[in-house]
Amino acid sequence: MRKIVIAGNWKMYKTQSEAKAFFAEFPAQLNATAKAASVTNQQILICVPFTDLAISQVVASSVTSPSIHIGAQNLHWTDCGAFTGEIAAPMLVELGIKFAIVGHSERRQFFGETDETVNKRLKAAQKHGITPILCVGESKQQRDANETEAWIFSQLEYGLKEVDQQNLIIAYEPIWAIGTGDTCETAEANRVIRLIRSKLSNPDVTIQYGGSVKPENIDEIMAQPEIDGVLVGGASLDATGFARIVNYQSP
Ligand SMILES: O=C(CO)COP(=O)(O)O
Repeated sequence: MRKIVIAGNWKMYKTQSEAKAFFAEFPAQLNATAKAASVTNQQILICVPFTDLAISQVVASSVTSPSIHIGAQNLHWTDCGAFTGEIAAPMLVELGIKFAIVGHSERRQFFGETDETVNKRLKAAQKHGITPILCVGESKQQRDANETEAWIFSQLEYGLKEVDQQNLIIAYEPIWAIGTGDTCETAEANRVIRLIRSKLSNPDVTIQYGGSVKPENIDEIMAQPEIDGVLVGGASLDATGFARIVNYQSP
């Protein structure tokens, strides 16, 4: 059975004190409607900057109803070494972190991430029991040139080489919909996600949509049958708004 995963990606936002302030407010906001507690198949995850991981993990693990998981936004493929500025899986494991985003389009665009390095990072996460969230998605130019499917299939083919599909989440994030307020039509996101699923050997992989998800559009997004959750950037920074996203209303 496919799990629903509602995830936040804080990107490079929130100092430790700002993270603490968020977690002081978020559980009460979540419980204001108490929907999440009654949905047993749903996980809540927030991927925070490295400097917020320890404090967020401590605060989140004290919240049990519903549980809030904390994730990283990247990890290196070796267990340790001379890789200035990187973080290794054992460092995350020691903090109790069980999720990490891998291959976000901002990593691919600004930090030279390739399908090959993405593939290595996915395998390193899994080797240490961390569930990676593999991000795929096309640019505006690729969409306009009708290259969406070929591009995403190639990201999957190379990214997923020898990757265990039993411990994996995929996020479909069209690059042109990220941070633009320009959400992908929900039916179109549903169509692309169905195509992604057709390329997987495990039909139960959770596949999220990401790109300008907001409290105003979450209900429509989650009403789509192929969409198993969301990866939320900007709107996950606000405790009230993100709680509304987590407590989306099913049709
Ligand atoms: O990149 C994203 C999540 O990983 C999406 O960001 P926005 O929700 O800000 O568009």
